[in-house]
Amino acid sequence: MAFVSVDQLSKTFDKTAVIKDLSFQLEKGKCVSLLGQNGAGKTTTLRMLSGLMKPTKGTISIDGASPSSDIRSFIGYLPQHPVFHNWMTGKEFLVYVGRLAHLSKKEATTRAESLLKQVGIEDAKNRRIGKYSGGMKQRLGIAQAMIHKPKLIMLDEPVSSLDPVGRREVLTLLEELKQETTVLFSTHILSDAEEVSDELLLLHDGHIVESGTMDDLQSQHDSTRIDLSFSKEAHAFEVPISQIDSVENVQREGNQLHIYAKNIENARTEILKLASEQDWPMTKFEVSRTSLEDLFMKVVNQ
Ligand SMILES: Nc1ncnc2c1ncn2[C@@H]1O[C@H](COP(=O)(O)OP(=O)(O)OP(=O)(O)O)[C@@H](O)[C@H]1O
Repeated sequence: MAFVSVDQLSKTFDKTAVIKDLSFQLEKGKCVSLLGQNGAGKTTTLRMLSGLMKPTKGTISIDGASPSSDIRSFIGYLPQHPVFHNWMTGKEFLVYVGRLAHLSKKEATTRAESLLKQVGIEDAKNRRIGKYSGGMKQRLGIAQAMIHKPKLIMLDEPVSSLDPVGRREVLTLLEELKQETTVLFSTHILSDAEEVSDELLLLHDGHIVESGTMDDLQSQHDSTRIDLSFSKEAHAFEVPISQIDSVENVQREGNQLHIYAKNIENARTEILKLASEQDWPMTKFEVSRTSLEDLFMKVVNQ
């Protein structure tokens, strides 16, 4: 059985279905991103997985247990907007959280010290949290979620609110965390997902529309296209190009043509031949690959 298994999960608020028959599985030790635009249902999904919200329908199993039983002892959760006691120091806060997680005072102190070091805020451990920057608070939040050495850590948009420096620091920290535990984090930024995660779940309109490793998704959706620009309107060149055998589809955009072909090499040769024979006023000839970004945009714009 998969480490995390979600089956036909649904959540309805005031008769509006926000999560619709969501199913996916996670393997132990992976770092997986839940990617979706604002309002896709990422927070709702993570809250149900962490046991903070009851599903309307469907089942969740994490290491064989359901969120209604006591999974708190082996999951860690960082909400999108964590709330801290600003008057406490970072170290006091972590010891306090450790005690809430049933660690002895000695264990909580040792663990707090080691996490402060690991997340890179050791120098600020005796400073009040109110004086921490956004990036430091986020790192403290991650330390808090890791206090009891969870088997699964879930992080809701851990880098969204950070500036580029803070974002880089937290992404690097996520890279390190995935050596110790299974990580599921949500984001609406594809490049963050691409950079850190082994696998991606693309959530749109309450269900998973694409999933897999970056390589799988890249190769499934990878296609090549030829972009041509002309010094005048491109419609005169559209017809001869569309008649080339290997060309599947031609899209015109003003002075440009985007050409999708079954065999890009043949299409390239034939187009260049026509261009030279008919002396086309071509200003650009470019072979480009479609990326995961294109896939993401295609899915979210549907
Ligand atoms: N408690 C609630 N009551 C009613 N509607 C809710 C509630 N919680 C979430 N929603 C709605 O569910 C939808 C999904 O919200 P959710 O916060 O899960 O999305 P998200 O993907 O995390 O978005 P964001 O990136 O903006 O945080 C939204 O339309 C939101 O308004």
